[in-house]
Amino acid sequence: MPLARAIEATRRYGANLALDGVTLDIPEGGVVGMLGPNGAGKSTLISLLVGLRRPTSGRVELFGGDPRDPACRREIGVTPQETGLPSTLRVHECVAFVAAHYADPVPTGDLLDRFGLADLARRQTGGLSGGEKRRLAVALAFVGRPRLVFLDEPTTGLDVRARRALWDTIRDFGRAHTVVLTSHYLEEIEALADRVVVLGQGRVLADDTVASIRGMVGIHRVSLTAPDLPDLPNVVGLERVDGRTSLFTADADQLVRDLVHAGVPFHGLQVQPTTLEEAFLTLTGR
Ligand SMILES: Nc1ncnc2c1ncn2[C@@H]1O[C@H](COP(=O)(O)OP(=O)(O)OP(=O)(O)O)[C@@H](O)[C@H]1O
Repeated sequence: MPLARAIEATRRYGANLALDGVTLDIPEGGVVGMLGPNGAGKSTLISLLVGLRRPTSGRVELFGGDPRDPACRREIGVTPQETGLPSTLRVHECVAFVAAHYADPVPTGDLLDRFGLADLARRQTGGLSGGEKRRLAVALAFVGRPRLVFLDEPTTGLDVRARRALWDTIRDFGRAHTVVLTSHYLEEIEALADRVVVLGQGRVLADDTVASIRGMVGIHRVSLTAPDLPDLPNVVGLERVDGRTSLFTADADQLVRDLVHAGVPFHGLQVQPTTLEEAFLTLTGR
């Protein structure tokens, strides 16, 4: 049985369709990265899986039950995108407060050590830097030894060093837990995840290994102005906007050679890497 699943899950906010028929299984073990641009539906999907919201249609399950049933949520840990920490509590008090809700929590000292927070144990959370607060917020998701952890953009706002340090810790915990994390950054997903689910406009655009997603996003946009184009090999997508044509290809060099070879009288040639979203929209033909 998967730890969590969504079956044709749709979520609307008024007229806005935030999730559009998402089907997804989260089996036990490993780190699943959910990648997608702003507004793709990542946080909405997490909010359904952790029982904060209901799907408008379709189903979600957590440990085989309804995520809105508190008994099903006992074994999850969650760090939302934004967290408010009580500003006058000290770091160790914050951890102890969360730990008090669990029968067998990770000892506070151990947790603070593993998240590099030991030196800050006696500091009030109101005096922590943004990065330190984020680290504490992520640490709190692991206090209760959850089987399944959801981290919504765990390293947003961290500098490069702090981000890498938190990656190490998450990777370390990922060996003993199942972790679902969202990110805008392919680099972050590559560093942490075994499997990548790409969301765009509320739909699952790809669900594959990191390596194969990496291959898919090596797509370039070759844009030009030309009267007519012959059939060209290696073109996976084509778009015409305001008299300019964009060709999507995995081998931009060869495409340019083919254009010259075919004698196409083009001008204003530009070659750009596509954004993740463009690459996936092209590959999925949407
Ligand atoms: N409470 C809400 N009321 C109305 N619309 C919402 C609400 N929450 C999310 N949305 C809309 O649903 C869509 C998906 O939002 P969601 O926050 O799930 O995306 P996301 O992938 O997590 O984005 P980000 O990376 O910016 O956090 C967006 O169009 C957003 O504006």
